[in-house]
Amino acid sequence: MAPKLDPSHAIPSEIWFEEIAPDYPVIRIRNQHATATIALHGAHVIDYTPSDQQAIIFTSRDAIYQEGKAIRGGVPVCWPWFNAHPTDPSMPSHGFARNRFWQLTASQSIEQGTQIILELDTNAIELWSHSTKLTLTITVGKSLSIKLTTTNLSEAPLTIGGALHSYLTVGDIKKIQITGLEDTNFTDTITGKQKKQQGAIEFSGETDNVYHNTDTATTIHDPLLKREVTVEKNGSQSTVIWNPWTEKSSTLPDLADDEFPQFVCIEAANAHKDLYELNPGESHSLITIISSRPLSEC
Ligand SMILES: O=P(O)(O)OC[C@H]1O[C@@H](O)[C@H](O)[C@@H](O)[C@@H]1O
Repeated sequence: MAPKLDPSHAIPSEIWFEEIAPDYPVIRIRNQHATATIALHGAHVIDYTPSDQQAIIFTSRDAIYQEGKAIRGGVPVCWPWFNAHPTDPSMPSHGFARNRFWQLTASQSIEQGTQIILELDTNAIELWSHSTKLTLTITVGKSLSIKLTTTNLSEAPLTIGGALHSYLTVGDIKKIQITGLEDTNFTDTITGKQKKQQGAIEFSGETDNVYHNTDTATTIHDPLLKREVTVEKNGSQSTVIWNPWTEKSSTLPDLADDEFPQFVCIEAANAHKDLYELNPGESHSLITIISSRPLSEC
């Protein structure tokens, strides 16, 4: 059941609330820099569109807006693990934070744009025995900034992974290049092989790569949309690049078959062995900052 939104968190003509499906509220944001939509379910950014530009974030037209179901597209908050659970296959893919309603706890206008803070009550989650505080701070401005902070409130150390799994709109996956990961070692999840990236990333089939020890920004060069989209990050040791292509798309009921050319996922992640250990009382923040500029300015 969706938690009640506190009307005092609305700001006239800047932050307001709507339902995009029954009992499925979203937060709408509009300011001089951009518009955005954030679902309370999963604290999931489902749209971010800077003024005078096409949408940066891709969300499938077949996405399912239903409690307990992850939204296909947007920026899923994958926590506290990335992809399959390391030991228990019965656990949900990418953790449970994207499958629950979060609470909106604060909102404000700041110099950079509009900021909101959402919180997930992890104590109420039966799959999770640790005591943690989990907050997501979203800033909508010239760039989209998302910060996921975990605090270990228990007496024992806690190991966490996860990802801010952004789906980014592109003109045509076959025409883009991604730079920033040249000469980086990666795990090819499809074959299980360890590889090294030669040159820029280009796409000609299903791609599911986990790049390790990455602390650099990654940039999409998009000749059709005539722009570069840059994903900066912090507190993230892995970068995941994913596109399902044709066959895998046909197994995803919440992604239309013709949609795979329209997006690429660049994920600020902590995957495989790239995890964080938090001692009691310690916090960790995973941050992604997404921005774009027209090719004419590059
Ligand atoms: O279908 P899901 O659970 O949202 O996952 C989508 C993809 O997410 C990516 O992060 C993984 O690298 C892929 O292996 C996975 O298929």
